[in-house]
This record gives sequence, structure tokens and C-alpha cells, in this order.
Amino acid sequence: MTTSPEQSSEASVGPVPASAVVGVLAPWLPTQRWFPVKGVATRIRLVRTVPLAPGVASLLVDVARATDDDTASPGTPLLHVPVVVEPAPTDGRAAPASAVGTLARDGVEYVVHDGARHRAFWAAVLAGARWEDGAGAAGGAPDPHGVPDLAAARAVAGEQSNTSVLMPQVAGGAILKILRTVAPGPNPDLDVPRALARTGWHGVPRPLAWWSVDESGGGEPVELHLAILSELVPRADDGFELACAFAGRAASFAEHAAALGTLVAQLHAALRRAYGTGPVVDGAWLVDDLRARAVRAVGEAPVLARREEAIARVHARAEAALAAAGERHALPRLQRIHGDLHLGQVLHGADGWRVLDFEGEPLRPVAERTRPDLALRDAAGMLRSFDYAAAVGRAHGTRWAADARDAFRAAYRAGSGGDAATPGGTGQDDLLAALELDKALYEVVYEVRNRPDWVGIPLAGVDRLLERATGVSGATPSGP
Ligand SMILES: Nc1ncnc2c1ncn2[C@@H]1O[C@H](COP(=O)(O)OP(=O)(O)O)[C@@H](O)[C@H]1O
Ligand SMILES: O=P(O)(O)O[C@H]1O[C@H](CO)[C@@H](O[C@H]2O[C@H](CO)[C@@H](O)[C@H](O)[C@H]2O)[C@H](O)[C@H]1O
Repeated sequence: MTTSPEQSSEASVGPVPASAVVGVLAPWLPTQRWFPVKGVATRIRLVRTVPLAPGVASLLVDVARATDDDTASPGTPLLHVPVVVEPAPTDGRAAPASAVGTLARDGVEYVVHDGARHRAFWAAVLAGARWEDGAGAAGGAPDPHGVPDLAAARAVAGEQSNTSVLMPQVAGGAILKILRTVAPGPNPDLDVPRALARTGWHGVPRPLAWWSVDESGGGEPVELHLAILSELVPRADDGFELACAFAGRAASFAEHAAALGTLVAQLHAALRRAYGTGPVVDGAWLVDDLRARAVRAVGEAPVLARREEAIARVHARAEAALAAAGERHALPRLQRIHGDLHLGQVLHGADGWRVLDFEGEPLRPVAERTRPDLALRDAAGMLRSFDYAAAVGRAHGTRWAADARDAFRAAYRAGSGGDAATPGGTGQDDLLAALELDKALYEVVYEVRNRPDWVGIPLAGVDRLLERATGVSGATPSGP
């Protein structure tokens, strides 16, 4: 797929026009995991250049399908691309891993680096960051305005939606998350952990500082967040990798899964303390929304088409369960939730599990990601994740995932103790099945777009859910 640059700014990065830098980046951008438009030819347009230091800048580009008309539509993703431009080494040294390409200007050759992997960019961001009141006092941080020690800093391997940099010697241990697809206004990935940390809950790494630019264009200030620095969870295992390793050696994950169930119940309680509890769910609205999302998923992933009838039956069962709960005045209440909870969003450190990444589902419109929702949706996301770990870790049979799921569910129910937002009761299984199905359909679309080889994993989950709820077999092969 190609990405062609459109040039609309005279700004420069060091001695090089920013538009020329975009020209170097254009073929590289679509190859990055965090590039938001997949599978179609795109065109990028430089929207803004944010200079940070000589030769160091953040470029904001919008990404449109090559077939779209000239004006960026409201849904066009805005991408944050940090760059460092330096004269090319003349001593024959090999280009570092951060180098994206070269260009010549006035007879001098320059290297364009991916700033997210370059120390000059990291230092410039930390110098321009706003520090949380008291940040560092507890963590033994240096003066936030002093020179940070970046000698041991390194980008996290296996990046996903964003690019994160471990900084073990900054503020007692920190991680800088460089946000990639950005939008003006409040950022839940900063605001939610701040709010949770203020409730005194330690299940989330504490945000230490953030870097944003003003997008108001002269009116009321509007922040556009570009990077967040958080407390590092030292020697932490990624939850997904840990679970896959357990699955691979046929070791029970039930104890870890139970601790996760407790963590998620605590998370929901802390979110209620921070943001309060909303009204009870409007069952008719919820089921309409599930149906609409399923229709969109089928549209994007035709492999789902022959399952439509069975999907409709799961929705009908959830509808009946919600109607019955309404009659018993037992409908669950809405509240702030994580929104995209899975094993890759939790870390296991010396103090147990911590939860990360409050951006919500990246495929959902931004406005939907922060709206109050059913806490049970997060539980459904985590349950789906045990299936993924079983498939990727190559667990034998279905017992491994079933044990993890049971342990998680039992601990989550015990931890949320029949409160209004997460009721037990007869309808909960049908509602949970519909939410799990919703997540599995989302995952099918996610995998079709991002990891087509993995689409069999959520598809097998879809079929299991359809079979369990309706007795209709989908007969889909699974495995990555
Ligand atoms: N506070 C932290 N301490 C240690 N490692 C972290 C921390 N936050 C994130 N990470 C690591 O960085 C990875 C990506 O973080 P995440 O917030 O999930 O980013 P993304 O939005 O790119 O998915 C995590 O899987 C984890 O390995
Ligand atoms: O972590 P992100 O916010 O980028 O979430 C997106 O990507 C996830 C994959 O990286 C995707 O999660 C799916 O795959 C995980 C294993 O890689 C698995 O643990 C999850 O259960 C599964 O949903 C997530 O759905 C997507 O929003």
C-alpha cells in the first residue's frame, strides 16, 4: 500500500522543510503497527509542525484514504509522528535503528529518525512536560526540570497502538508513552489513571507528567496530548505473555486469573468512587447498540455473514434477560469502565496485577469510548482474552481456558459483591454472553485489519458462544 504526502506547511525541522521530512516518512508510515488505516492506499497531509529543539519536532499529519476527496473528513485520524533530523554521519558508521531515511539539502545529507526511538526527542519531551503535583516526591524523582538520565532508556519491543519508552532512571523509574493517533480534548489514558490514583487505589501506575500542545487556534484552550510519563512497574510481566507461557506448559493460570478477577472488581469500585454511578442501563438501547455493532462487524468481515441468524438469537436472549431484570428492578447501573480490557492491558509485578491503557477500543469512535457503560463489558473482554492466550500459547484441549475463565468469574463476582453496577441473578449469563460475543465480533474485525493470520482465534470464540447460547454449530477452524 502506498502513502503519498501532501505538502501544506512551510515549517521546518532543523534546516529541512517539514514537507520534505514527510516525503521521507511517507513509505515508512503505513508499515508501522500503529498506523491507523490498514489495507488501503492512503495519503498523508502535514497539518502542524511542533518544534521542540533544533532538529527535533513532532509532526501532526492526517491520514486519509487515497480515494477520499481533498478535504479531511471529521473521522480522519490525526497521527503524531515525532522526528529528529541530523546530518548523516561521515565516518562510515551504520545508521542506527531509529533511522527512517535520508535526504539532501544544500549539498548536505541528513538522516530522518523516528523520534520515538531517539534520545533527543525523549529529552525534549521531558523538558517540555507538565509534572503532576508532587510527582517524584514519593518516587525519589530528580528535579523535574533537571537533566533526565536517559542512558538506560529504550523503546518497548512489540509496540501496539502507541510507542512506549522505558526510562528506569527517570523519576525513580518511569515509562513514556508516545501517543500516536491523537485527538484534541481530554485524554482518558491520562485522566482516568490520575483520577484513580487520587482515590488512593494502587492498581494503576501513577501518571507522573504529560506533554500536550494547545490546539485552540486562539479560542478557549484545548489540549492535544502527545505523550504521558507514568510510574514504571519494575520487572513486570505482560499479562498476555505470562498467560501464553502458562498455557504452553500446561500450568494452571487459575490463581492469576482469580487475582485478576479481584483486580477488575476493585477497578470498577475505584472508577465508581472517582466518577460516580450513572443511571440503570436502558436495555432496549443496549441491545440495539449490540445489534448495530454486529451489523457493522458483518459488513467488515464477510466471514461472519453466515452466522447472522445465530448472532440474532444471542441478542434476543440478552433482550429477554434485560426485560426480566427490568421487571425485577434489577437492571445494572452504568459507570465509567476500562473499555478495552484484556490480558495485554495488565502487568504482573512484584505487588501483583496492575491495569493499563484507558484509551478504550481503538476501533470505536472517540466520543463513545468514555461514555458510561456496563462494568460487565470489561469482564467480558478479559474472559475473551483467556481464549486468545490458550490459542496463542497452544494449550491442549479446552480445560486450561475454562479453568482460568471460571476462576476469573468467581473472583470478579465475589469482589463486586452484588453491588448495583454488577448484579448477579439469572440474566447475568445471557448478558455476559452477549457482551462476550460483541467483543469477539470486534476482535474478528480487529484481526481482519491487523493480523489476518489470527482471525481464526476470535472466530472460534464467536462459534463457541453461538453454540453455547443457541445450540447452532458454526464449525470454524481455529488457531493463529
Ligand atoms: N507502567 C508501566 N510499567 C512497566 N511497563 C509498562 C507500563 N506501562 C506500559 N508498559 C509496557 O508497555 C506496553 C504497552 O503499553 P500500553 O499502555 O498497553 O500501550 P499501547 O496503547 O501501545 O497498547 C505494555 O504491554 C507493557 O509491556
Ligand atoms: O492494546 P490495544 O489497545 O491496542 O488493543 C487492541 O489490540 C489488541 C491486540 O494487541 C486487541 O486484543 C486482542 O488480542 C490480544 C492478544 O494480542 C488479546 O489478549 C485480547 O483478548 C484480544 O482482544 C484488542 O482487542 C484491540 O482493541
